[in-house]
Amino acid sequence: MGGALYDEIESALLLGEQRDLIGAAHLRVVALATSEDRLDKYLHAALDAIFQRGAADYLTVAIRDNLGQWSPIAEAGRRHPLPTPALVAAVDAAEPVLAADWLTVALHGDKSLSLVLAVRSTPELIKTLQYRAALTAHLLGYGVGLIRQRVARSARLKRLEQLLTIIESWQKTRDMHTLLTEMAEAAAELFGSERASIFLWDRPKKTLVGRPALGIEGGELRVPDDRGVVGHVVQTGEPRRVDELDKDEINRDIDQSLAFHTRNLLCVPLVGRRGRIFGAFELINKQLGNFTAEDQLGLTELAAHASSALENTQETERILASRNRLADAAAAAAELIGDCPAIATLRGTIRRVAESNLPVLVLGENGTGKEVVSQSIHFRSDRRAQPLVAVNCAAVPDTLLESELFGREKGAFTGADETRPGKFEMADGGTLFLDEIGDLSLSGQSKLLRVLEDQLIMRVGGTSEIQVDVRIIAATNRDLGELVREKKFREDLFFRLHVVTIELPPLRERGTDILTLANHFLHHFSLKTGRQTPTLSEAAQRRLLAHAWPGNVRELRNTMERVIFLHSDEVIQPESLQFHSLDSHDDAPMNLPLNDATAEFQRRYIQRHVDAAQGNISAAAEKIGMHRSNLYRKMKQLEMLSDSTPSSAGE
Ligand SMILES: Nc1ncnc2c1ncn2[C@@H]1O[C@H](COP(=O)(O)OP(=O)(O)OP(=O)(O)O)[C@@H](O)[C@H]1O
Repeated sequence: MGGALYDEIESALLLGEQRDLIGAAHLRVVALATSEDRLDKYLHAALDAIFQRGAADYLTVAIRDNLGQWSPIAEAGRRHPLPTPALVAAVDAAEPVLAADWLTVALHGDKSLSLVLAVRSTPELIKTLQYRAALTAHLLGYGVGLIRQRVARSARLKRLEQLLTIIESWQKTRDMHTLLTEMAEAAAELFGSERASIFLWDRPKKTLVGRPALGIEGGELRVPDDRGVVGHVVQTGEPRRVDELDKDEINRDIDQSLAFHTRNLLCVPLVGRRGRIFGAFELINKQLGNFTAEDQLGLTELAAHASSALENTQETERILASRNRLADAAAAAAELIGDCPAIATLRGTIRRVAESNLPVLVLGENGTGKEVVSQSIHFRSDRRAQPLVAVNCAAVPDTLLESELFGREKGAFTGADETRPGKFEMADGGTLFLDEIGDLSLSGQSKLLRVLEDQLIMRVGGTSEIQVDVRIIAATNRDLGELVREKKFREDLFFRLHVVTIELPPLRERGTDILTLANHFLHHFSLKTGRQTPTLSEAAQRRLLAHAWPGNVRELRNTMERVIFLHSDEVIQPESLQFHSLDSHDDAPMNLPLNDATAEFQRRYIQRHVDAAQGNISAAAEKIGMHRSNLYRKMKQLEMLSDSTPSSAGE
């Protein structure tokens, strides 16, 4: 636009229509406006150019401030006091105003500023300058408009850039409090206001909750939803701009509670995805002047992005809350049952280890609860709302293990017809439980070492590394030290994993925990089947304590499950306990003192003979080398016969 007028004037000059010095000065006035961004500098240079070629002895462009005071923004020639009445008169006049030796004429380039050109000369000359003064004011006004537009455009661009950066960071913020604070700070800076607040509408309580609220305990301000500007905005959905002139609308209760004085404010609604108003965004006290229509547009735009970020965060918080509830339930389910000293110490270790991010190695025989320990650690850690992924390294064929763990790219090997993420990527942010770690191949081990060191993985067939954030809990029932000696397990990985080691004792070494666990499982399966939990007779308890539990807690769990599903007695007798582990009969009952162990041995010995004779006591007695009645007495003494068993049982 500036260019077009410039061309117009230039061609007019070339055509000779205005080939005078004033014309050249005017050309310069417009030319300057295309390169200068500061209004005062521009006006100064422009007035200088005109002054040198004109008949005036003083030229100035005066500006009126918010309080109605006039002051020169630029001037040329010998300074004179400003003719204030003539300046005021010029503001609304269409023509130059002539007052003694002054000519005043408004610059109409930008309506938001009151600018007036004042020209002073001798009373005789001044009359002849009217046309030139009007043209000069017109061109200066045009130049001012041009500069203001350009500056506003670049400010808008800058604002847009800032806006994009801010919005991008909002999308990553998961926590509501942080998000609200970030939004308020960003808005206050962007619009040059002293404060900014976001009000969320608690409809059922007819309350607006403002955050952040500086100077208020907990940083939260609660106001009724039908009062003040904010109340009006949420009720009507219309933005409001309030300046010094209409202060009555300002809710002074808020000012009082914040020990703050609101001069002016701008407030726009926060509108949700389905058009529902859920709050308001408010700016308070513009540092320079009042909030403009452009500020209102800008804040409306910002509020739209804020709304979507707030809604996302609210949604995320809801999901997180429900995930946390699930994690609580999972943590309760992963409770390590038992009171023996080893298990009690272990529970403390788990709590401490859960707080750290260290890799953990869990050692123990099969079925001792290694997986329970890994769950217990995960669901007590900060990662509890993120996934816990378990892999049994021994159950995956060696050739597939790496692609299972680290993922694979399409075409990495025959049959890899699609790109697939591995367990590490699935567990990102959470925990990966690597069961039977001793079965990991050597190349898998070196990759695992990389993850532990740099948290970097590479998919099979991939070319770039992927950053992951995964906590490793590894478990094995094998002797890793032995595997290291045999060069089947990397020593460096062993030491990396060995930092925190949790060793689970076998069940046979946990004393009466066997009974605690047995009762726990009885209760658990009774609940499942909807029956009363049975109790264990003393003889059954002894039997459980005497058993060697080669299958550990898993075996105990299975045994109790069978009891509940196969027997409906309220009191469980030893006969109902069938141990399915292969070598249980031959193991010494190590949990018992010698006398009890001897009795237990006798019980097992007799029971096996009775079983072999299919319950025929006479036949069994014969095999054992005892009289039938002596065997009965012995069995009674050993509490092998429940009260309901007839003395002639099996005959
Ligand atoms: N202390 C415990 N409290 C409650 N339940 C337990 C406990 N220890 C083990 N269990 C239960 O016993 C079963 C076996 O436990 P888990 O799978 O954790 O053992 P593991 O050592 O990982 O076995 P494996 O080495 O065979 O993988 C599970 O059903 C588990 O719930």
